[in-house]
Amino acid sequence: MASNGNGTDFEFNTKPDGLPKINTKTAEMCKDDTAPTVKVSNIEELHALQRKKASAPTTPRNATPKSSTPRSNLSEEERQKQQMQSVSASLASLTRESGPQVVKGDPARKRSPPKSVVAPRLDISDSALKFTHVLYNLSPSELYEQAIKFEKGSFITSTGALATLSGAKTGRSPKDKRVVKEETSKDDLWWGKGSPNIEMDEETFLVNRERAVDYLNSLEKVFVNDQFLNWDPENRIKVRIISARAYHSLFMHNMCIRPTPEELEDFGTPDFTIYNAGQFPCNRYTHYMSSSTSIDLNLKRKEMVILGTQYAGEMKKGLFSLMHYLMPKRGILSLHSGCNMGKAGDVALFFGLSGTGKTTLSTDPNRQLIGDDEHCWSNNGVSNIEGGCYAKCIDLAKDKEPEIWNAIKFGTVLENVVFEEHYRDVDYTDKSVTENTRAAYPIEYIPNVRLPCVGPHPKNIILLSCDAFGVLPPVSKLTHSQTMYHFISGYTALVAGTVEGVKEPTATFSACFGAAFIMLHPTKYAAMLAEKMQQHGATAWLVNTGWTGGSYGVGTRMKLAHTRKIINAIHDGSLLEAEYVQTPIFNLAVPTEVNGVPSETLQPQNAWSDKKQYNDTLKKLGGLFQKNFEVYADYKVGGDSNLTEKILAAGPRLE
Ligand SMILES: Nc1ncnc2c1ncn2[C@@H]1O[C@H](COP(=O)(O)OP(=O)(O)O)[C@@H](O)[C@H]1O
Ligand SMILES: C=C(OP(=O)(O)O)C(=O)O
Ligand SMILES: [Ca+2]
Ligand SMILES: [Mn+2]
Repeated sequence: MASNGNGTDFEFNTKPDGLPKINTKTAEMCKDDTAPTVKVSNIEELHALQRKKASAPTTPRNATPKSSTPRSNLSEEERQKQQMQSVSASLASLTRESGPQVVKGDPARKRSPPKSVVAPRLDISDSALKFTHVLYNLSPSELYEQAIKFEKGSFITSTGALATLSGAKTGRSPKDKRVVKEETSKDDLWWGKGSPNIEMDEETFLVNRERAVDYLNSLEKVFVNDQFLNWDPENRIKVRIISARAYHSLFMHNMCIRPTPEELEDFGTPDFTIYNAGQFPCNRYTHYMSSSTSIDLNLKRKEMVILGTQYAGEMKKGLFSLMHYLMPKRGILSLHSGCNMGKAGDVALFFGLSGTGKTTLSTDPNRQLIGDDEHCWSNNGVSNIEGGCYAKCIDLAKDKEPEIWNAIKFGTVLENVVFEEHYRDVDYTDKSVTENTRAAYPIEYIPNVRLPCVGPHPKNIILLSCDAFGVLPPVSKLTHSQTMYHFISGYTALVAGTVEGVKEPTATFSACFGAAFIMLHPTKYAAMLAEKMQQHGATAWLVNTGWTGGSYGVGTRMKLAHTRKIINAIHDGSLLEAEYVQTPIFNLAVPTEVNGVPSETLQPQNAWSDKKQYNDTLKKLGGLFQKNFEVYADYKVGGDSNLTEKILAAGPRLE
């Protein structure tokens, strides 16, 4: 006899000619009611219960400044409809003059045909008969699932980051960037020699736009991110990014400012839209195209089209170009710099080209991080343009860069890294895919972040240069005109690295430490910087994060620990009090002592064993600076012609 503990017994009815038959005394079956049961009638309902009503992914609530516009009192249904109409309008073909039929949500979750949310179409084409599903502002978890299910090369690493591949392109393609020459902006923009703005006409832009839109509309689903740029509430820009890959959507989720659910409700029409059709090439028979990659910026239409490259940095830096146009028009200086703030409220900017240390050095356990790469300097102070950081990961070590190391966790996009197959431990030394391995994480993954990411006027301006010639001093204090000279020059020298046997460093001069992103003539930004520095009494420094004791191949890279000591001495004001000596050729003021840094390394010639070699290399670099600056000799910086003269005189002298 058995009891089910509920008093409902059953017994065996034994028949002489067969197996015993089980008889239950009541109609009730055995049931396990020790745990409560789910209130669903089928498995679909059970799965539906698992997911609570969606809310938008947000930056921590207290981080975003309150929006001044009142919330609309639309019904949820009406609001969703408007949202999808807006996306449909963004994706509209300009030749068929209508947007695609769009529907919100993952196609995998829909069983019956969705109802169209846009008005019936006038034209009949195959694309008009299908729906494009819009995955709107998905959360990192949802994007992980999309990536892992549908994108080859997506993996979860042992620390929870999403490892992904950017495809054939693992870096930016500056030669494939085009800017539309149109009447609203053409007179403001910098064209011609040295300029990053390679022109394109309006018609050709539309050809590429149509190509991108048709590609995106041909897909079953697209990702749409509606987000913000710039933490300064008065100069915030609304951006929409339409992309085909979950990787791209998560990257921008991390890199742009994440709206709160309330801000998203009131988002309305974006100020700028990116069409990222990176998996699809441009047509090389199209006028102005010189490869199958094209990144096209149209300031009049407020649009950017990406074809033929999946490198995500292209979107982030594309928006930075936009800000380099929009902000100066409002009297705000856009800066390719990192930025942090000390306990005393002292703000430092870190200018530098790629790989010189903006991200590494602005991430400092003793200071609040404002941002690692893109900022604005207005009359109110500084503000970060972005909501995330994009750190280089090659040779990343936990002991040297613990904050960045720890930021590589769930939610972080890890591009082009190599990991062990089973445990998924990342090998940061592995360059098999590229040397430009990257991690993109929301800025609040850095523990001592300053939210909102704004600060007062900068006290120190640090110009970073990775001098692979090894002749620039580890640190020097700049005069006002030297600052302008070095800012306009934008020097760095990296090693070729990837090419076997290449030992010779190549000098790169990139105006304003970001020539690839500026839209106006470099002297416009330089004049603004000069004015702001003078007005707020900032001090500028040139810091060499590159080689010491010889050029690449002979010398060694400056120890990160030493560079950090130098930076600390700048921040705490002690370096301002130091004794200085002047260097030959460049006439730089070099401190004789810095706490924690071996004094013999401060004077670069002392660190070189071959003095003649040092002098020759120094002269060689001086000559390269002079040659680069020739093009600026005819330009005026600001209204003060004295300043232009002084800047020209502040460069190296070869006597
Ligand atoms: N002395 C140094 N100062 C700064 N960075 C250094 C130094 N030595 C090595 N590095 C490495 O150089 C790289 C600097 O890159 P990063 O900070 O990402 O540059 P950026 O943000 O300017 O593109 C990092 O990988 C960092 O670990
Ligand atoms: C994303 C980039 O920025 P940085 O290397 O300065 O971090 C880039 O230049 O492609
Ligand atoms: Ca950069
Ligand atoms: Mn960086």
